[in-house]
Amino acid sequence: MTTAEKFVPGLEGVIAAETAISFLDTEQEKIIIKGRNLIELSQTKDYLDVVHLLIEGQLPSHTEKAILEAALKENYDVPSTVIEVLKLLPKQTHPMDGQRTGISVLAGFDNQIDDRSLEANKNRAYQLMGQLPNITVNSFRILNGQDEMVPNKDLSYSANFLYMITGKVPTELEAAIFDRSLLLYSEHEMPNSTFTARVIASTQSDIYGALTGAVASLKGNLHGGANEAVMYMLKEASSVEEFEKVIYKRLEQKEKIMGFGHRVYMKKTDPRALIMKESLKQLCEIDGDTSLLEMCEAGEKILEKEKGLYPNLDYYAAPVYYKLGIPIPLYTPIFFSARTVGLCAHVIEQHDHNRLFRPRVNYIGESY
Ligand SMILES: CC(=O)SCCNC(=O)CCNC(=O)[C@H](O)C(C)(C)COP(=O)(O)OP(=O)(O)OC[C@H]1O[C@@H](n2cnc3c(N)ncnc32)[C@H](O)[C@@H]1OP(=O)(O)O
Ligand SMILES: O=C([O-])CC(=O)C(=O)O
Repeated sequence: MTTAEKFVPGLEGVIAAETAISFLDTEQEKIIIKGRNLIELSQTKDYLDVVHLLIEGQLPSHTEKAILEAALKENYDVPSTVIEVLKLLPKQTHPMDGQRTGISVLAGFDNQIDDRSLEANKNRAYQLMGQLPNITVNSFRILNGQDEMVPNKDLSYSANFLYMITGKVPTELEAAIFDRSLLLYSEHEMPNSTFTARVIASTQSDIYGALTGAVASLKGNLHGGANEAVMYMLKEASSVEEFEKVIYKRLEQKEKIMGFGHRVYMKKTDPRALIMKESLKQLCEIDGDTSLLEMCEAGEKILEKEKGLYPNLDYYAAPVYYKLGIPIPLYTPIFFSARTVGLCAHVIEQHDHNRLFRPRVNYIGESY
């Protein structure tokens, strides 16, 4: 086989790593995380259970979960330099770029940065998970000229994150719905951002660098940025009829409809989207306003009919976040914050079983 025959644009279907972390079993419609189905976990477990599963390899006992939560809370604070640096950024900076900058600054505070042992990496993973909600929310607030928000350690991890975002203590249902979104976003095999993180880690670079690169990857509209793009699209309409027009116009202009399609699920619904849709229904029942749900369902029908495409998680995460009162520029940073655990698991695995990523090219330049 020649090099030219082997080239697959976008590396579609190419096996890039061996991993014991996760696998999208599309035949059985399962998202496998350390041998368990994420969709089933979303019905009975919460985000911290999955965090423990991803980093420690098993679901936590009651005591282990309490220890984990305490460890994350101990790490809620960030060095004041992070806040000072965020204050220096131009106000037009996207919160994703603020988040990327904040993570990057953290590297300088790690006294053992060259220690890539399992123990050191796990500690960093818990440190980063503790700090990410703070960096995420305060990037946004500082860039909007608002005061810094202080974490509330009396609340659960997810409830505190939502509290920091909205400034009000969430109800039990709001906190549970937000927690479920974090769980669904926590890990997803080998998306572009995870590949990016593993490529960086494979040079024996550190976890901060790997995550910084992953934020940049996740920001793009074809990946995590889609959840914000979905909400801006929904906001262009105020009725089902108007939303249908918005979608048809985009299709006529050969534009992609954000929140639809997926490299791995291709012509099937992302199973996570179905769970988020249930959450949207719950929120609609509470406020009695089903307009966003109806618009989303109308969009689903058009995309199925016209393109044979189905929604991904971002399509339903967007209206759920909107109903939870979350500012739109925070949607993608929240996705990244939730994904930090999955990324850390991959960086740890890469460091533990490393071989440098260094592929070849199919040269199509001038003859020589
Ligand atoms: C949680 C997540 O990160 S999930 C991904 C979130 N991203 C989005 O929702 C962005 C919108 N979706 C897309 O751009 C794509 O479906 C991706 C990037 C997710 C997957 O892309 P790929 O596997 O590379 O498929 P590709 O972009 O080549 O699309 C294949 C065909 O389907 C069409 N298509 C794919 N997605 C869409 C879409 N959302 N809207 C309209 N057409 C689409 C393409 O135009 C292309 O058509 P063609 O063969 O006639 O040219
Ligand atoms: O798997 C992908 O390519 C993108 C995605 O859905 C995710 O990262 O959650």
